Amino acid sequence: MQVFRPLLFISRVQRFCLRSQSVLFTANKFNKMSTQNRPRVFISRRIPEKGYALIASECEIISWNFDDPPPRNEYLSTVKGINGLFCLLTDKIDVELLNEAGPSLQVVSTMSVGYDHIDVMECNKRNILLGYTPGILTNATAELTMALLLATSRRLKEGIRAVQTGEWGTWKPMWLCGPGLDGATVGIVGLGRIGFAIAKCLKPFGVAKIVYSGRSEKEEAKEINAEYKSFDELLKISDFVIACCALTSETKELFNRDAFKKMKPSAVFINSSRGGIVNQDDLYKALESGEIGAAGLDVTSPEPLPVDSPLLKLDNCIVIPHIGSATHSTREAMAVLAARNLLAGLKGLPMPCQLK
Ligand SMILES: O=C(O)C(=O)CO
Repeated sequence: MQVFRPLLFISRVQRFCLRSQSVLFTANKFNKMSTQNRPRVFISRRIPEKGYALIASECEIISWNFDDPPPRNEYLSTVKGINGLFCLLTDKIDVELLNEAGPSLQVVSTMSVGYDHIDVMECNKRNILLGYTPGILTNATAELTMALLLATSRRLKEGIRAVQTGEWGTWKPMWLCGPGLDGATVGIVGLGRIGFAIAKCLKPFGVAKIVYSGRSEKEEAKEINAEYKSFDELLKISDFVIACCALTSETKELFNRDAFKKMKPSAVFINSSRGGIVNQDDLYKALESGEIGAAGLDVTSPEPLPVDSPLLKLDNCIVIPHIGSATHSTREAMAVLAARNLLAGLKGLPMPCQLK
């Protein structure tokens, strides 16, 4: 596997080297793998090796081999004339980028189940095939959601801090108590794959009732004894509200002042979907005023959440950095599936997971 850097990229990389020493040490990872007459593919980040190797076996690769994204202007100039794009959920695939890529672009494959970063209509208009990675990150995301729910309701942030600061005195009957899942009503907003997997994880904790809301009732909800409710009713009766819906124009800031007002004052709100479904100012006010009990967020808007965000100052809010799918095997499987989608699309074959 021959790796070289064309002059065009060396000059760009040199500009980065001036700005950041850590980039200097890794700058040679911004590379181009050339083989003649193969489809040209841009991989916009450092990805698990198995996914990269699959693409490398059939394509000419230009890759941005860093964990952080390329600056937008670099991204735009690099996609010119490519046939395939391997992107991440943080990459905005919009009209501007598609115009820069030009008519050669046949396939966009995202290493994510979410696709709110892609202008799907515009890709459809241009006959650009879209691949995504549903299914394989379901269990990892459900597992992390459970971890976040437990950490939030059982006040682990305050507990860990108390140990570290010496605030932990003697065992106190009334100290650091929180709501338990045993006997609770849990509301799942969006009973898709991930919502369903979370419901299954909840069962052994002795929850009394699982309710869900969404566009329509789901046949498979019977399997987990989950009851369909209107969104408002779910908010009213749930001790825990778990947001599992995709970000769409309908769900944008669905969790706002009105929604938080309808929840119980003791309610624990968990979001492992997308930050955009929450109005964060309203969430802060609801948490700060005691309108709801606590919140656990794996996703925020923007990401990363600025360190001066008032949410981070609250004891009753735990924020973690969008790590729902972050297990070794899941991330590898996502990269491999995204690579397979890309290769199939480039060959005009059915993709394992095409977004229609
Ligand atoms: O795949 C996605 O959409 C994610 O959010 C990864 O955790």
